[in-house]
Amino acid sequence: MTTSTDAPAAAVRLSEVARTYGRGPAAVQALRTVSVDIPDGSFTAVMGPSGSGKSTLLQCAAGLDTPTSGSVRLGDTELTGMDENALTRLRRGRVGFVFQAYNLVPSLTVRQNVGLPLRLAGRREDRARIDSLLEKVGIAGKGWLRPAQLSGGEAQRAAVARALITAPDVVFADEPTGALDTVSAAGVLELLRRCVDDAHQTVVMVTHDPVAASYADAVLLLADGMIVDELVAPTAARVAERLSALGGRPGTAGRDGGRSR
Ligand SMILES: Nc1ncnc2c1ncn2[C@@H]1O[C@H](COP(=O)(O)OP(=O)(O)OP(=O)(O)O)[C@@H](O)[C@H]1O
Repeated sequence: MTTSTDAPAAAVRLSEVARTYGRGPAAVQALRTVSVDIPDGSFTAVMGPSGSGKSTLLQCAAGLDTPTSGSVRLGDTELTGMDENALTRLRRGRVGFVFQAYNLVPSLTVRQNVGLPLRLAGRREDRARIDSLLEKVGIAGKGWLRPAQLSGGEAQRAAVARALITAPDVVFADEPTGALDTVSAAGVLELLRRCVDDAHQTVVMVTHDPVAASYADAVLLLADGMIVDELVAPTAARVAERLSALGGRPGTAGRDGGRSR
């Protein structure tokens, strides 16, 4: 992680991004001048107390929300000023999303869900790629089931496969393990880690869980709409300690189950 004045390859660059919701006395400054470079091929966790602006940061970085001021770049592409059609194309082609609630389409099979981003992007269904992704995320035998027939961990693995189908530059994950038990969560976090280590993709993940954050290369700590700290090569214990100093919910702070690095 570097400040945006340096110039290594950045998968995502936020420059003086601010996001205010509402107007007048009721206005909420969700982000106040956030500047950060997220390096290509890195795994970054975003943490901070509830309401500190984590999801807003993720949504602005992913082109799902438009900053009130400042600029967002994905690789060489400046998002600021793009119209909604161009943003939609960019999101469909170059960005993958994983959400806490999986967001799979209940009426479609797992295979159809995984292939959906290709169809939405007007691309040919690539059966071999769907098969290989189902294999990669460990649910090769579940492709013909509907989402309701999957466990939470399997559903999130399917959601990760769907996020990867277009081979996106960046995968954005908002609390991807928030609804999972410890073992399923570890499986999903290993998958995200492998996206970075094996496929050189970039992962940006919002989490409340210090153990989840310990899978990342670096943790950005937000408070009151600003980045107030960054931990490199984080352990769960260090993250929990730093988070509780900020007044955040320590999550699984008692156990240092993170990867020792
Ligand atoms: N669409 C919106 N309209 C008005 N206010 C919003 C909107 N979205 C977020 N906010 C406000 O912006 C602030 C930051 O919200 P955000 O969801 O980014 O925080 P967060 O750190 O992700 O919180 P949590 O951990 O509770 O999910 C909060 O005060 C929130 O109420």
